[in-house]
Amino acid sequence: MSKKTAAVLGAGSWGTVLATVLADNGFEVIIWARRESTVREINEQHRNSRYIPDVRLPRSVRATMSIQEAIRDREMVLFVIPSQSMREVARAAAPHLRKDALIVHASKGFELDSLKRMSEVLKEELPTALREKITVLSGPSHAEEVAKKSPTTVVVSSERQQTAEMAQSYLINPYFRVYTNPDMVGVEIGGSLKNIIALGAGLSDGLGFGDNAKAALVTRGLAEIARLGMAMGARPITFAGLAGVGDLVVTCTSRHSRNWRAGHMLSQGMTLDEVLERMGMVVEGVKTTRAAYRLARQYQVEMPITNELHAVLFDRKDPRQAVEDLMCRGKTNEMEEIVQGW
Ligand SMILES: NC(=O)C1=CN([C@@H]2O[C@H](COP(=O)(O)OP(=O)(O)OC[C@H]3O[C@@H](n4cnc5c(N)ncnc54)[C@H](OP(=O)(O)O)[C@@H]3O)[C@@H](O)[C@H]2O)C=CC1
Ligand SMILES: O=C(CO)COP(=O)(O)O
Repeated sequence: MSKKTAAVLGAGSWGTVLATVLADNGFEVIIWARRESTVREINEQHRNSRYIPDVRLPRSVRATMSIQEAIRDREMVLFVIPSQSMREVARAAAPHLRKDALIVHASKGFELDSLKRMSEVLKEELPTALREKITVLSGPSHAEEVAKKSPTTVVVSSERQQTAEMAQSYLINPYFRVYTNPDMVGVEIGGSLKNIIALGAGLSDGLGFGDNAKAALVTRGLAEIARLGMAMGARPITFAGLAGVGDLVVTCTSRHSRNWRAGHMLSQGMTLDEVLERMGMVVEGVKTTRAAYRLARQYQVEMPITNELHAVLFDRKDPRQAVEDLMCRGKTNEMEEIVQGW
């Protein structure tokens, strides 16, 4: 029987590791990369040392610089591109996709200009016939740990149950457990907004605040994620799941998190530009903070942590002052959503 085929668009840490998951699941996988050096290294040395050092890739993972070659006739196409480049890549991919391809995106963020979710961007750019084949993959999953086959749980969501279940069956294996969830809006919003709170957690740790502060950030962060998410049409229970609290916990506590690390560097006095240059990988939380700040105004919901982080990142507010301002806000009820009628 011939092997199933997949293309992964994006040769960063997550795209490369998802390619290895699919290879372990019996797929023949091709990664589309825009750097010639990356393509050569993957094809000749079976490595991608810039983004995921110390990981040897299976031989069934190849790379190409031609998006057409990567996508042509592939049953499954994964978009694992930083969110600000998703539209450009989707537009380039669109003419080459098989009419029945399964589309999965694993990116966490909003398009800043339009404030759209990634599946909305894909819907606009891909052929109409593929709209119901668009799926999001999210959840607590640092690439470095998946590469070591450390037990990981994620969630896939799509507008059609059958599509989500197909993605689940292609991606699941004994170290990568994939759940389905019908709430695509919630899954995309949870995975995106947690990066804002992870930046805050890195700042908090870097400033020397303790576990109480971290727990406060995670819990009150989740409250504002859910508040905006519900205003945008998400189902609240999704935020108690892998794409909500699950991803929030992992990014706020893991040394692998680029968002946490960026927040930590900021706390040490580096400028945002210096931090982003030093990181050399996407820190989605920065643009997501801008997007969420605008969305909060658009949907008229309160997001105090996001507001303070916005001021720290873009107005150079002193992070200690930001924490003080958060702690000294007017008194509120913890559960504003249920307090009416008390
Ligand atoms: N890393 C992780 O553990 C996880 C990441 N994610 C999400 O996955 C997405 C991708 O992240 P990740 O792989 O970590 O990012 P990285 O920063 O590791 O890599 C980004 C990759 O995208 C490529 N790229 C950027 N812009 C373009 C473009 N316009 N056209 C083609 N290729 C482009 C880069 O190419 P080049 O090298 O040429 O710049 C690079 O290969 C993000 O949204 C992230 O939040 C989700 C879960 C886990
Ligand atoms: O989304 C992630 C893990 O689930 C990756 O987070 P970072 O981008 O902060 O590394």
